[in-house]
Amino acid sequence: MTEWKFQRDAIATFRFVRCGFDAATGVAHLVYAFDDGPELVETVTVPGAPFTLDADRAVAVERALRLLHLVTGVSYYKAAVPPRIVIDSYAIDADTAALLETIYVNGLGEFAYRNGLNLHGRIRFPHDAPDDTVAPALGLREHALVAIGGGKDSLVSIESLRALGVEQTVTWIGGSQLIRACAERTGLDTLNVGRALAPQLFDYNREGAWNGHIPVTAVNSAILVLAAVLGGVDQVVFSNERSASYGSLIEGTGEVNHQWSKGWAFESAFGDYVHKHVAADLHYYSLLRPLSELAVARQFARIDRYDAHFSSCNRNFHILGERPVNRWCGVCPKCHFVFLALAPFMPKPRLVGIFGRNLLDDAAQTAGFDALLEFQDHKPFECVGEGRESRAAMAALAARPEWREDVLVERFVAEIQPQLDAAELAVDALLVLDDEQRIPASLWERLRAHLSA
Ligand SMILES: CC(=O)N[C@H]1[C@@H](OP(=O)(O)OP(=O)(O)OC[C@H]2O[C@@H](n3ccc(=O)[nH]c3=O)[C@H](O)[C@@H]2O)O[C@H](CO)[C@@H](O)[C@@H]1O[C@H](C)C(=O)N[C@@H](C)C(=O)N[C@@H](CCC(=O)O)C(=O)O
Ligand SMILES: Nc1ncnc2c1ncn2[C@@H]1O[C@H](COP(=O)(O)OP(=O)(O)OP(=O)(O)O)[C@@H](O)[C@H]1O
Repeated sequence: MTEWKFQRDAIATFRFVRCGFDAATGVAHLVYAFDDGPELVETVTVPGAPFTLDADRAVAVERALRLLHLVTGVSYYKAAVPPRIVIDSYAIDADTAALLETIYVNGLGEFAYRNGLNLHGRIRFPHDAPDDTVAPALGLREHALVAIGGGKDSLVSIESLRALGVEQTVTWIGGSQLIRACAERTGLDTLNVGRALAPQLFDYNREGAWNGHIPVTAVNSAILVLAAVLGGVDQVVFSNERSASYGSLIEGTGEVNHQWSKGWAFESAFGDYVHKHVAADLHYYSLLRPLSELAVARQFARIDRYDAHFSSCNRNFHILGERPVNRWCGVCPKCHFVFLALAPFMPKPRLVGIFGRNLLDDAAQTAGFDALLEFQDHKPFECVGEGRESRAAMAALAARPEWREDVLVERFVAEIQPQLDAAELAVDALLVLDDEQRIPASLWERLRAHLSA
């Protein structure tokens, strides 16, 4: 028999082969394949085994597992983007297919744009199961699994929940030592979920697979939903801010959102699905949805406990490869944005101490900051705030004696600010809390008061 070779453009079918969860070990196996090629097996390991599950909980675990299998397939599907999708071992209903089509088409939006692909109308999940019955409540205990990513956002959520007296477990996926250090620094209970991608994906990348960004927050969300059902807790909390719902505006293409699965469209569709199909008393929400990036930065500046531990620079989080020496590379869009967003709210020596240098006094960073300001460029494909937030932060610094002589602030004042409408540069207007959110009602009024203090 001839050996199967990965030939991207010859592949006809992406297969969801099967998934399984071993309650004795806590390991989930998520199995995929292209055509009749080798099985691609991703594993997710939830600590706390052995798990004892009553009948209702076992059904919910199976539903959460299938959801995870279907969402996580996006990493492998993208390698060849074949015309046909097949689910070998179970059937899904129309609701599930619609959720997945939304996640794949939008979550792969940046991937498609960068590779010159059109995924609209191409991604069809076969659905022949009757409409699923409504999932029952499981009697989950009041407790939050809070996702921690090592950056400022999740730390703001964790400290807000602590201030409100909500019981929480700080939870992360993967082996990042930086995230572990932040999680331990909280002093709260922690949970580290293991995740290993199928190793063939890296071979396929070398052999010409399509490659690019995937909706990683959707994958992390599905992992935490499974962990919550296993742990018997009623909340999965992310820290995705309002600004994440807005993408980059590309001339001739329209909006492309790098962080689509951090946005409101994903959160509302996924959260509703979990309620209806996994457990009626499991709440998936983002605690920071009502806040802009600037409002999150203002909250973070009030806490100094994590200054020597956190980092928002994504270069820390590669599976393979080098990490920045002092946690902040200083040259990527996230470093630029976080520096700029924190600057109006933090004493300058503290901020420069965190980054190890003053990014706004470095002419070599001009193009990077211009992109954030949407000046002669579009917003970068990264997790950064809206252009209007960057412009407002820069205008605030232009009015501060300690910042206004820095080379990039001076340039803003001389070259960019005169072209802008002064009425649109007010920071305060961007700090107002929004009502579009799905935070449990029992928490929202107290949270609003806490964030407005
Ligand atoms: C750390 C990082 O930014 N990685 C992105 C980078 O990947 P790279 O090849 O440089 O390194 P690895 O992350 O080690 O990935 C190796 C390959 O594996 C693929 N892959 C990885 C994780 C996964 O869940 N599925 C996968 O298929 C990956 O595509 C590589 O081929 O560039 C890639 C291509 O653009 C990005 O896909 C990598 O992004 C990671 C998936 C990642 O975790 N990124 C987060 C830091 C991130 O971007 N978060 C977003 C959240 C928004 C969202 O949900 O979309 C953000 O902060 O804006
Ligand atoms: N490895 C991970 N495990 C669990 N959750 C994660 C992981 N990485 C990111 N997240 C979560 O995904 C969401 C988006 O991540 P993001 O990087 O924007 O947040 P952050 O790290 O908290 O803050 P920052 O924006 O400063 O980087 C957050 O809720 C974060 O907690």
